[in-house]
Amino acid sequence: MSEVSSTPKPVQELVENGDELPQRYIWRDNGDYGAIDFSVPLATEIPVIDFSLLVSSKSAMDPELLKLRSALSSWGCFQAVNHGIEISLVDQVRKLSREFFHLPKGEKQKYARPTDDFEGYGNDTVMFENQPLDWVDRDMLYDYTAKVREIEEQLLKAMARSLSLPEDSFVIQFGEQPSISARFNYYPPCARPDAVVGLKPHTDGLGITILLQDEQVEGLQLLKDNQWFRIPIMPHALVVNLGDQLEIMSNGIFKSPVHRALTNPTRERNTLAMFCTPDPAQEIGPVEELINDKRPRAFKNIKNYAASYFYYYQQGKSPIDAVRV
Ligand SMILES: O=C(O)CCC(=O)C(=O)O
Ligand SMILES: [Fe+2]
Repeated sequence: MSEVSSTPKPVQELVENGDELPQRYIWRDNGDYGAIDFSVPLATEIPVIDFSLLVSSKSAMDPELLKLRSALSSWGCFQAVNHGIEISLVDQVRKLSREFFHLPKGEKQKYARPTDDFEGYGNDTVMFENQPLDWVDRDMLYDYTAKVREIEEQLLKAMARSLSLPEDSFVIQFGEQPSISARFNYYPPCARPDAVVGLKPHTDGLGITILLQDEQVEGLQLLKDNQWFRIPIMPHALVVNLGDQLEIMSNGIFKSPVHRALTNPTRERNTLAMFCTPDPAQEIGPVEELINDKRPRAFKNIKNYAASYFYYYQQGKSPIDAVRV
């Protein structure tokens, strides 16, 4: 694929104009992850973790830490309840997101995402001429982050405790300037949900993603042991999933799961993903204590993983394979 610098119309605009579905949105399965399928099993076994218990659990043998370790080593994902973000704030954030996407086009364009930037209103980030596109529009805001930052830090510490590591083993790898970005995903109703994916199968390239799902419309699916599962809606829970950089830091003990979002024929879907990302200037790599004869080093050390991540991701390749030893 050759590199480009054009930005396609927001998906929302295609829908509003009644445009015919451009070919680039038609999902072509290359055999890696299977076809679009709405009838995969519901992940009823996905762990639900009480975040307040996690914070007070100190020993790796405490039940909530055992649960966390098991969740992250198998699913790479869990649902967090009692996470400390008030329901009223959650509801407010959802309302704001919905309202933004229903502003007149001209208003939204004031926040348009420049071609070579990740911030602003627009669709999938395009780097390659023939890159398949996702049925999703994005907007970034900087709100609601203080709470998420607290959750992130507590979680990183709990993850270290669950592996009997010094508590700041992961925190220090986030460096001096870790970042959190908020991405509002808006999936318009799609007349061809069988042919189009909302978000193609991917792992997240960062540290931790904290996702607020739509409280009514399902769409998120996660791959575990080569089987897709639907992630159930728990209205006020947060879906926490790990990104590649934590799989690297944990020397492969924790998983960065492949996931995708499907569209809905009649209903829009709004989600808010908060991406917690290590400082790009900070070198990351497997924690020393996790490298041993039984578990040799699985990944090289790397700086600014996110940059190479997008390069591979937009070509549908697996970015983490590029840093395996
Ligand atoms: O919208 C969703 O359910 C998933 C979002 C996601 O995976 C992402 O933004 O990386
Ligand atoms: Fe994701």
